[in-house]
Order: sequence, then C-alpha cells, then structure tokens
Amino acid sequence: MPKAVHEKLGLRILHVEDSDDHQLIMRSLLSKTGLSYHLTQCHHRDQVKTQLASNPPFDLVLLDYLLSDGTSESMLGWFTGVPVVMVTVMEDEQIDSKLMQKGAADFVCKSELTPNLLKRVIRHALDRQNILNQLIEESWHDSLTGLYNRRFALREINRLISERNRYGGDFSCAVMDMDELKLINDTYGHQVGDAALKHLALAMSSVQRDDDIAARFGGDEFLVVFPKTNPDEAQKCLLRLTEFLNERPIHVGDKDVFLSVSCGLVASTGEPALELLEKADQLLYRAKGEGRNRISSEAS
Ligand SMILES: Nc1nc2c(ncn2[C@@H]2O[C@H](COP(=O)(O)OP(=O)(O)OP(=O)(O)O)[C@@H](O)[C@H]2O)c(=O)[nH]1
Repeated sequence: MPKAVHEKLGLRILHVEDSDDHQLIMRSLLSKTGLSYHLTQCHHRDQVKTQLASNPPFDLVLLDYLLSDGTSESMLGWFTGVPVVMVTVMEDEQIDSKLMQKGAADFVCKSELTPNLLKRVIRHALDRQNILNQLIEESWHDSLTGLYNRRFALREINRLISERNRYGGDFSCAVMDMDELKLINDTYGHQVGDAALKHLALAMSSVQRDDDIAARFGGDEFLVVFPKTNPDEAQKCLLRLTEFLNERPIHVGDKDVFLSVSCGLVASTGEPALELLEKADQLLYRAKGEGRNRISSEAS
C-alpha cells in the first residue's frame, strides 16, 4: 500500500512565527510528533519570500496569524497547492471561518497544541490537500476523453496571452471539429460516436509535443494550443494528426471507419482569448465549407 504523504520521509515544513519563544515551542512540539520532517522557520514576510523563491516547494505551512507587522491573512495566497495551518494565540470563530474560506486548511490555538494534536492537524491538512488536488485535477479534465476541458484551455490561453504581451513569444492555436460525427452517431449509434471522440483524443495525445495543450472544448469541438510555436510548425503537428487518423480507423464490427477533422489555425497577436478563438472558428468554418478534412490558416 502506498505511504500517505505524512508518512513519507522528510516532510518540508515552513513555520512563520515572529516570536523566538514560540518558534522554540513549535520546534519542541514537532520533535515529539514522531514525524520525519525538515523545518524552516521564518520571522517575517521578507524571509518567507526569500524561502519561496529559493527553495523547493514546502509540503505544509504553519502560519502564525498575528505577526509583528499585522495579520498574516494576505500571505494565505502565497502558498498555492500547499496546506496552510493558521496558528493563533486565542480562538475566534469569526476569524477562523473567514480564514478557512480564504483557503486555510485549519486554525489551531497555540495554548492547546500538544504533539498529538499537532500531528493530527498536520495529517488532516495533508490529506485534505490531497483530496483538493485530485478534485482540482478532475475539474480541469473532460470525463469522456481524459483531455483537458474548456475551462483549463481558456486559463492556459489567457496565461500565454499575458506572457506574450509582457515578454513576447509566439504561440498558435487550432480549433478543430470532428467531421460528420452526427452521421457516425446516426449510422452506428452513440457509443460508436463516443468511441470516435476518444479515438480522436488518443490521436491528439499521440502526436502532440510535451508543451502542447490538447483539450476538448465541448461536443465534437477540440482545441490544441501550441506554446512557443509559429503557425508553420503548428501545421506540421496537425498534419501528423491527420496522418494518424488516415492510418488508423476505428473498427465497428468488420468495418473500418475512418475519422477526419477540420481545423482553423491561428497565431496569437496579443488579442483577448475570445477574439483569438473567434478568428480560429471562422477559419474552421471555411475548412468545413471547402469540403472538410483540412486545415485552414490565415496564410492558406
Ligand atoms: N456520441 C457523441 N456524440 C456527440 C457528443 N457531443 C456531441 N455529439 C454529437 O455530435 C454531432 C455534431 O453534429 P454537427 O455539429 O452537425 O457536426 P457533424 O455531424 O460532425 O458535421 P460537420 O461538423 O459539419 O462535419 C451532434 O449530432 C451531437 O449530438 C458526445 O459526447 N458523444
């Protein structure tokens, strides 16, 4: 059975606490939990920033609520994907629930902490984070094909647009639509239609490069984002996809059913995501209108 995170060797814990005495108490409590850990302690925000910039990511943060220069509430956003346990001098239900809503994993009172309680709080925070990470992962994927979904793809496109507009750098993007899926559904049934969509997803995953992002946008519409790629290079990837589909039909009984896609390929010029996708859609309609099974780009 795989070990839970908290049982693995060397849990990397960051403790943010401005008082030397309370740092010492936390060191002592942790040493009695039986956990195996590496502890980094910081007194103030700047030290935390330095740690975050220079260290491998932490597995858990113990964050004192009240620091010498104010509450540490705003720091909750600094530790994406890492559980943060707030440590405080006294209980306060309102602050407790406010911080939990802002993403804190737990809220514990210094005077109540014992090694056993600390161990349990750490274990629960890590388990909770694991479940959260799984949910986040699932919320970014399409359940039929396993590809990324529209939400994730749009997030990535927006990220690439910001990067491009700040630092420069080409990226391309292709909207694609399976040809004649309605006919496949009507002829062979919806299950075969589903199998066709999964086959296309397999083709996309098989030909994509590591950095490319393949997503199902919905229905029979898909999207590939090609970071750091001009349309000529992106076109080569799409041609590999076409080849894959030409060489590998899906089998329905003793029949081979060949799939094809129509694509609209565009290069980002820094416009907002929806404008970029609208341009790609127009080119996709052109590809459909010109007979399907083709790539339409701004240059073609
Ligand atoms: N099996 C299956 N069919 C789906 C799914 N999502 C959408 N469809 C079907 O896909 C078909 C898309 O039809 P159209 O938009 O007319 O496109 P098409 O038949 O592929 O024709 P062209 O795009 O013009 O080549 C519709 O019949 C939808 O019901 C799905 O998840 N599974």
